[in-house]
Amino acid sequence: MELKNIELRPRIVDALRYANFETVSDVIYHNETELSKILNLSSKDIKELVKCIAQEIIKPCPLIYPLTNALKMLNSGEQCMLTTGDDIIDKILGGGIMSRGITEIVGESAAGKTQLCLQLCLTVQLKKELGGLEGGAVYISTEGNIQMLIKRTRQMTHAMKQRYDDHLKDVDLLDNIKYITVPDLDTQYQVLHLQLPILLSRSKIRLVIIDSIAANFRVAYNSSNGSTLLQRSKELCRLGTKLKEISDHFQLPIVCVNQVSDLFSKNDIREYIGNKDDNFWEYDYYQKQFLAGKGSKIPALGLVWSNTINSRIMLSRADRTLVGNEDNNQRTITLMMAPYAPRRWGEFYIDFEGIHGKTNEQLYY
Ligand SMILES: Nc1ncnc2c1ncn2[C@@H]1O[C@H](COP(=O)(O)OP(=O)(O)OP(=O)(O)O)[C@@H](O)[C@H]1O
Repeated sequence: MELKNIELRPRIVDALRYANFETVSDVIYHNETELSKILNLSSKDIKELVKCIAQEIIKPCPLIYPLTNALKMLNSGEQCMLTTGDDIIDKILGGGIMSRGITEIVGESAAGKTQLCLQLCLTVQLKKELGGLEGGAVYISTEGNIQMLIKRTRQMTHAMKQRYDDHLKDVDLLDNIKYITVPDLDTQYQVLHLQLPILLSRSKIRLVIIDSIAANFRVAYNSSNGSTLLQRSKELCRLGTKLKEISDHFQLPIVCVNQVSDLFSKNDIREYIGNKDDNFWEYDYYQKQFLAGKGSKIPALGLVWSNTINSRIMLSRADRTLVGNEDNNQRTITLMMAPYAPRRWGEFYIDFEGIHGKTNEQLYY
């Protein structure tokens, strides 16, 4: 970056010109004492020069949005977490889900991902003192099963109304959830870039759900239609950046549902995780699960997408093919990674009212 693009006092500009300093790099490779000598300026002027350059360089960039958010939120005393509506699950997740950034909910079919998302669409409408964010939700679905989603949300609404009777008396919980279907990647792009920002700026939406993030990608980018992994990675990065921009601009959490792929060998772990030394905890987790014969699944979309999200919650179901497990409604929820809490897990079940924690949180070793 050229120094002439930074607004500085005339005497500092003159000193820089005199010393033939043209770019930011000319300045930042020297310490303050050296700069004071070379530029023949007072230490106050040097401090001002350094501060102006730092402000230009450290402009919020999409990839560090969560960081800038954390600072902003800390300073403004904003609500940091959105409750799931269940105390035990909240405890496992370190308070609920982050009220900014991208949270991924990943798991096998029928693990309860949609149930958890629908529950969040209801809890987001609660007052802040009850763990909500006092707004509605947008549910972007790739599957076009809107009627089923509405039916299930209506079921859960009864329990919510009973539990928070006084607070939700005048709130039409169903009316505050907007459902959008995105059957293909083009429609998804249109919705995220055009329709959603307009909707968010016109209504009091405090939560965006995308169920699922992988579905359209898996169809549009597969080896049979000639698309490359590189194209897919670029598109995933673009999507992640867009979602972070939306989250930061409208100050809301984005929850993405993701599917899992099967792990057939230890090599698949290496392919997914990359270098073991760089991602030791991830590698260790999947290897232990794989060796124990229980977790032969990894999140879809690979490492590029994993690096885009801010936290990951994994849901899984007890294996029903095992004797004794046939009617088992037993499921586990694991906070796989988050910037605010260690990895931990607990059991949960689903009933008419929604999802409920069964056991207190346990740390994963
Ligand atoms: N009213 C209910 N009472 C009890 N359990 C229910 C109820 N509604 C749904 N479930 C449970 O939730 C499961 C479906 O969960 P959900 O739709 O969230 O799965 P999912 O992880 O989103 O799966 P997929 O990826 O296939 O969409 C059902 O198999 C059922 O066990």
